[in-house]
Amino acid sequence: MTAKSKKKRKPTSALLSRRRQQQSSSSSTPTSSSTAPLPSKLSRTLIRSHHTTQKRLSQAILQNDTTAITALKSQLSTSGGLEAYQRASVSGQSSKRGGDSSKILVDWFTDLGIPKPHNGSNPLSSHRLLEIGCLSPTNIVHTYFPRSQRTLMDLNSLHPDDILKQDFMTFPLPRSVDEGYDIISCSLVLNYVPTPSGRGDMLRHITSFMEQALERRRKRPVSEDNNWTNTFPAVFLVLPAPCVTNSRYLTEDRLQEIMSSLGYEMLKRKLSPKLVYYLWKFVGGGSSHPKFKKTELLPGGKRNNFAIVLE
Ligand SMILES: C[S@@+](CC[C@H](N)C(=O)[O-])C[C@H]1O[C@@H](n2cnc3c(N)ncnc32)[C@H](O)[C@@H]1O
Repeated sequence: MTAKSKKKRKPTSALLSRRRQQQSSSSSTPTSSSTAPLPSKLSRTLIRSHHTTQKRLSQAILQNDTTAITALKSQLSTSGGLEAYQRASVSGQSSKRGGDSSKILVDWFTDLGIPKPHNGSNPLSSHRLLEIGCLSPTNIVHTYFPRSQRTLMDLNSLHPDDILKQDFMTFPLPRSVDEGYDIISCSLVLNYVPTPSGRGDMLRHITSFMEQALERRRKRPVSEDNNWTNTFPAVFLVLPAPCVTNSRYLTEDRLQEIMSSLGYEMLKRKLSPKLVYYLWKFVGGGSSHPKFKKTELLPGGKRNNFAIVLE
């Protein structure tokens, strides 16, 4: 390859090429853990371009524009598709870049008085975790939930032995309350959903699991000593900060209104320069079918269009 053509390479093809090099230099099947983290600028470019193409694709599907659908699908596939996007996201979670987002959830567990698992004693051993959009089976929060007590899922599983390949939107409610979940982690997934109404549908689907979880809590004996048992059921939600700080259609107040209408109370919140983290406790008693349209809340040319619509 000439120096000239090297210069013209797109970041996405650079990622594919890295992976090919790794595959050919290793006799065993590579896993995400054996993939060296990508430079952060390259990861960000890949993630952004994947989101934009996904959004355009969902618009083309809505408009039944077959030419655009073919072109966008081919664009996604040449840039490595979902798997390349996931590997870029894994790079963003490396310990050098602050680790996985569940570190914040674990800090909040400690703030709420939940003891850390230690020497075989585990305060949350009878609680169950559902993680939507999971890239790694070794996230920090997994230490609190034994393997039998957690369900990790993703549209594409990078670790098929530990992470279910499953679209959460078609994942049914467990048949019995005993198999339900006390906490759902939805970190950087809602913003992956390409349409505002799709995001509203995801929040509603999560809420149906939380209603079942409320039943689970009612069945659990109340311990006077452990105030923290009241933390559950809960949803850990993480979004890119600009989704609520710089959107024309979503502010933190609007998100709060949407969540309260579904039956949640905000227990914890943290805003970092890049991300916003929340722990929403589900208390139930929300409106029977709340509706939120895409309404302009903050006009302005330099804002983004992130929105959540409940139809
Ligand atoms: C940016 S990654 C986030 C990964 C990780 N949770 C984090 O906080 O970094 C988004 C992941 O969500 C997954 N995802 C998006 N929609 C999903 C759905 N409906 N069901 C399961 N996984 C989904 C994608 O496949 C992708 O791997």
